[in-house]
Amino acid sequence: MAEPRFIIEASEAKSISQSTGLTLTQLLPNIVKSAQPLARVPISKFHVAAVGVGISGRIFIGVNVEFPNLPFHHTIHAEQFLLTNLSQNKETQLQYLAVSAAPCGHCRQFLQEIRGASDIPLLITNSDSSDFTSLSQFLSHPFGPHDLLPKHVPLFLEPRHNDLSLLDLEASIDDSIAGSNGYTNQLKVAALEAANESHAPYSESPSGVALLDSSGNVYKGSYMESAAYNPSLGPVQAAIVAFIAGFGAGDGAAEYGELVEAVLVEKEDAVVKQESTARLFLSSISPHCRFNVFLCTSNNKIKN
Ligand SMILES: O=c1ccn([C@H]2C[C@H](O)[C@@H](CO)O2)c(=O)[nH]1
Ligand SMILES: [Zn+2]
Repeated sequence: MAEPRFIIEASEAKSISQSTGLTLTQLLPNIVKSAQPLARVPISKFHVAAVGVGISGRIFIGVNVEFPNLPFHHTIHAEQFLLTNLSQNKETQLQYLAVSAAPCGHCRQFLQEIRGASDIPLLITNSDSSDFTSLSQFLSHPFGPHDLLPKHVPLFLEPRHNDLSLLDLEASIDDSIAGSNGYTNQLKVAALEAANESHAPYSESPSGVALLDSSGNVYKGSYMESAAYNPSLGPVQAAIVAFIAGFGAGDGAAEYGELVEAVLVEKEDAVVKQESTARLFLSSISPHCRFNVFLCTSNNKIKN
């Protein structure tokens, strides 16, 4: 596997900062610039990079990903990629955000899922100013989670477990079966984990996807909702973020055709269902990828 290029460890960030004499925040414009070529933009050719410094001191990278032959709403914005990357690596808060161009309205809204979003310092690297402003200056009267949810409900990046279990329990614990069935069981367990980490407080329809590549690597993605509904990110897109981030860039860059099997786990009685759109999306980007759906149920029927 190629060297991962979508996370810079805290120790590495520190040593770059020491060797260049620049503070972490002063480094961000350079990191944004070096990340822009990682964008997958066959339609727009417009490379967006979003770089975030987490509370752990790690630096995370997101880029935009476009999918020819599919409607635009399948697109992954750089900021969505970044937030997914933070969440997949258990980063619990975003300290600073730098983006190559001003975030679009959809991303300003999506970012509201983080607690305290309005105060996140934001730097636009293609602007004349090298000063951070706060996200609230880009979205001054935000609609967000506080309009719909009680305060105690975990927001995005905050630890959550949706307390889901698969309906066919036997298959889920038997991973001793050889061959592709063994992989399916492994994927099923991974997709259930992803569904348990899904941020879907608005529909209470969490879901997760696990993808398998031809080398046997598994990539997980959790569905992530927005209070404004439409900017939500589907579980297959989230798993594609893990796939792209896991592979890095250059010669070893992830090719969707290498995906051989996918498992979606979603609730039996979900009001928001992913199956048909996930099937359509996968059949477009990787026509030979097998797709399986398994249903789960919430152990806590009152609230998950
Ligand atoms: O905030 C933004 C605005 C646009 N884009 C992407 C979406 C699409 O791929 C391209 C052109 O809009 O730029 C982002 O990633 N973030
Ligand atoms: Zn956007």
